[in-house]
Amino acid sequence: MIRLEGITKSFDGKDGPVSALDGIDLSVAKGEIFGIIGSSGAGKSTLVRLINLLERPTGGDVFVGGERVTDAKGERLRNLRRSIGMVFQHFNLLSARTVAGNVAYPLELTGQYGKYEIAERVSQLLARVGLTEYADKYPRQLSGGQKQRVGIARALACEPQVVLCDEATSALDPQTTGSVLDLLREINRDLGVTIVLITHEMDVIRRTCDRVAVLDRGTVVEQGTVVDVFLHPRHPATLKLVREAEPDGGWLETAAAADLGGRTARLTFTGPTAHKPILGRIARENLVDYGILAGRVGHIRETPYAQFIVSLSGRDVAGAIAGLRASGVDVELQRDADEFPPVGMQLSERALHVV
Ligand SMILES: Nc1ncnc2c1ncn2[C@@H]1O[C@H](COP(=O)(O)OP(=O)(O)OP(=O)(O)O)[C@@H](O)[C@H]1O
Repeated sequence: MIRLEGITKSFDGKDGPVSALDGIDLSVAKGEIFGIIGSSGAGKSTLVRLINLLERPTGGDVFVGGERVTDAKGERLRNLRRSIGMVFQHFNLLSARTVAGNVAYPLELTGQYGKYEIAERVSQLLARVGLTEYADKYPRQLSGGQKQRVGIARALACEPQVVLCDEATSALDPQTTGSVLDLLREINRDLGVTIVLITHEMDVIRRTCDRVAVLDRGTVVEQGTVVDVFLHPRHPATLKLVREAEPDGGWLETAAAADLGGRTARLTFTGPTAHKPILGRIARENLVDYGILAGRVGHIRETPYAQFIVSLSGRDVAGAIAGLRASGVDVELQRDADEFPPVGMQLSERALHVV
């Protein structure tokens, strides 16, 4: 649906050009929810604005729906922008227009619809975002979550194939964030709209997206399914974002890591294996014990997961590892006991030392 090839973008700064993006290659498939995550200044907004050509790349090409649009102008550019809705962090609603007037605005701009057609479409859109009763209110009379629902209805007005969300939930409290993310998922499921969502919060990605790209200083440092990137973060920028998403409900760590003397392994249970009583059976069959050094359990969208870093010791450690793998557990082994990082190092950094 969207393909970025070799994208570079630099801006004129007062001390010469400032590079915002450097060699980006990305593809977003039709109908998926694709997340782009990175810390402040990583280049997320610039990247998302290149997709609807609010910014033009310095180098490389942008493809939408299989068509190269890098140099699109005039009517072609207007059509492209109509096929791509956008949702903004600070809603960008017109304060002098009612809720209905805001949603009608992009339809009016096309000059292609009559008054009654617009009224009909607006009422369908407001029903979809749950704001039918608010049609005649003004933005100042709405909560943040309601304003963002208006923003989403407006983004859908021209029946786009793609919706770009630029930090759409960053100005909202956690509960409202949840309901706006649910709405985006519903729209994706019901209308088949492709969604590209940029955020600095891993939790937004975990709850919403199918795939994710991690942006760091203008380059994509990691990309893949959310399950893989979230459970097996490899780049330091990703590790940092994952840890930020789990302030206390995530990794539970113990200090005795180096003293247990066993084989250190990271065990990941996802999907159907997440709740199965596998560990005890394997321990009994192979006469092994587990010292749990760290752990986290939760969901990535609907997929349950559990992940532990354990020290394995006892009679048949190799047999236990084979048994875990045969039961569908992903087992990553620390390469060499001497490589185990000092106690006190973050366990997610330790995770880099496993193979
Ligand atoms: N119009 C511009 N002129 C000059 N530099 C710019 C411009 N827009 C972005 N930049 C620079 O490009 C880099 C990437 O900025 P961008 O806004 O894309 O990052 P971001 O990841 O969206 O950050 P944030 O989350 O803080 O919005 C930054 O160094 C920024 O200062």
